Amino acid sequence: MLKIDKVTKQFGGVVAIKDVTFHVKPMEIFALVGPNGAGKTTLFNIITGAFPPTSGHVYFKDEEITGLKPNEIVKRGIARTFQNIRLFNSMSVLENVLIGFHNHIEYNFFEALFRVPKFFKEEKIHKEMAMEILKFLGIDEYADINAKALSYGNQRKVEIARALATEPDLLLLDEPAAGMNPKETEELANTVFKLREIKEKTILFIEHDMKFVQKIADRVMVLDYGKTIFEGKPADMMKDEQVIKAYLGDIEV
Ligand SMILES: Nc1ncnc2c1ncn2[C@@H]1O[C@H](COP(=O)(O)OP(=O)(O)OP(=O)(O)O)[C@@H](O)[C@H]1O
Repeated sequence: MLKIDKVTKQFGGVVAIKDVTFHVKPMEIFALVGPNGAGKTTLFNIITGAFPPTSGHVYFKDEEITGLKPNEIVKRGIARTFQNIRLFNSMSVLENVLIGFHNHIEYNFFEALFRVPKFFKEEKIHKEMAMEILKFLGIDEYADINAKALSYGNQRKVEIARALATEPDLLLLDEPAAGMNPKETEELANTVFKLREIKEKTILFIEHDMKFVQKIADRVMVLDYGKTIFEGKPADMMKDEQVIKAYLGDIEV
């Protein structure tokens, strides 16, 4: 589904990612972990087209997507959420999700301007689709309230809902469990499983919560100073000498 081939990213003298290669299989739940500054976010930014790699290639569904613009990448079927929740606080939950459809809107500016029937038809379809997504995530009862009024866990779900609105095959979640209480983390794990089982999504996520990683990830890759130091099953990661030395020794597991 996703192939990262010898990707390197340099910012001036800083090598954020060095020669990283891995692949994510369809419907896999794959975790990216590592200490702060290891290069995880940089990798997400390369995959989603925020900036191109210095060298190397990114393939999605057997096509090269290296260096494509973010909207092109969304169209191909990759969507993301952010480490710091980026919702529009003055908008309702439903409106936040409707924004996700922006890439798929099929009327042109002229039609929108004069609000011809096609515009209304599309809006109606999108509203129905957005409500279906909110229902799937169990937050449809909040559709009309302000996004900022929601609990932290539910705001994260709205972010996921907005990403789902672009109809991605691959969902990138940047620290989805950060700041969540144990109940919210448990719910999030169930949501991720449901996304795979029912919606057939492939999930790549960055996370520091090792319990969460062990619970949901099929495979995990550990980065340290931009280099891969481990790739394999979460249980094996927990026993890996190099990972313990570079990362696990410093965090609560
Ligand atoms: N736009 C940028 N310009 C310059 N340096 C950058 C930029 N983005 C990242 N870096 C550097 O690249 C390295 C990797 O950073 P990155 O944010 O990818 O790490 P991370 O693993 O996501 O860390 P965290 O867990 O704290 O989010 C760091 O040294 C960082 O300072």
